[in-house]
Amino acid sequence: MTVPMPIPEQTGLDALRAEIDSLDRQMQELLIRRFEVTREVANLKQSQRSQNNWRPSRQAQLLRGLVERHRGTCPQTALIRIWQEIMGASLALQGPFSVGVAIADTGDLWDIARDHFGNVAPMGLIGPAPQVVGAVTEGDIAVGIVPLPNDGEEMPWWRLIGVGNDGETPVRAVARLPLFGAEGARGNAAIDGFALARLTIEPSGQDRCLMAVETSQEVSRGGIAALAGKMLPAGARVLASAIENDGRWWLIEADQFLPVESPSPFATESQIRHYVHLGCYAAPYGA
Ligand SMILES: O=C(O)C(=O)C[C@]1(C(=O)O)C=C[C@@H](O)C=C1
Repeated sequence: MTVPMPIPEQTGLDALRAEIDSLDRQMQELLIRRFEVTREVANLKQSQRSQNNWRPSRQAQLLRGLVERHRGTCPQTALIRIWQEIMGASLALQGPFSVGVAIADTGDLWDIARDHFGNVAPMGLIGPAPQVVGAVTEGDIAVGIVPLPNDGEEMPWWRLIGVGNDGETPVRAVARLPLFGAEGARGNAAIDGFALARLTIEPSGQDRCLMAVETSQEVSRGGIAALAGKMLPAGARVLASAIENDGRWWLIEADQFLPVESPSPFATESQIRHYVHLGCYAAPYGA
């Protein structure tokens, strides 16, 4: 009986597959070890009575590091997805955690939320953005995802955050999504959003700050943009405005980190009647 000679292609394929099997086993062992370490992180946070399991700034730093060290042919989108899934799962395992997503007229926030928090995170559609703010305020959900606002909304979510009762940490914007582009989102329906939570805000190294200021109704968008440019020299944009009583509120995003306890950057400007710090978050990558 003659033994058929293995065809060379098959030999090559078997050898490569054996290498993939070995790499997969090593990667899985590392993943198991990583989850053991994040369990220890969770225990430590619990023993320190930390309210913050989710650390959006740490996650942004870690993702930036990945992208900056990256080489080879694995697409960056895939790399980011894998680590978002890992971090989302380790976060969801640290204690009660849930994400509530706003229903927006302008598009769909579900995919950017799922991309960011991964498949393990319990996630639900809540309702219009003000309802999401209410759910975060009440502690019904840990994080709320709301859309990039439009001008002239009747009850803008950004007028409902940044102020807390009795020294409690107020609901603030703590992340802007997507952090790394939304290649995985369905069609063009995905819109940008903000993640709202009651967290201690930490800088990530490249941050933005969201603030609301009130002026009289006579102040124009150009006027407020010029003032913001002067008082926030790292750069700033007016994202939306809303009329309220006899005044006009402006939503401004600045290209810098401002601690929540820092004085208003507009303190010397008499045109500004009120200032509210609405949160800081990692700047979207490459934006
Ligand atoms: O560094 C932490 O505080 C962790 O809980 C670990 C970890 C991670 O898996 O890397 C998980 C969740 C946090 O949002 C940030 C990072």
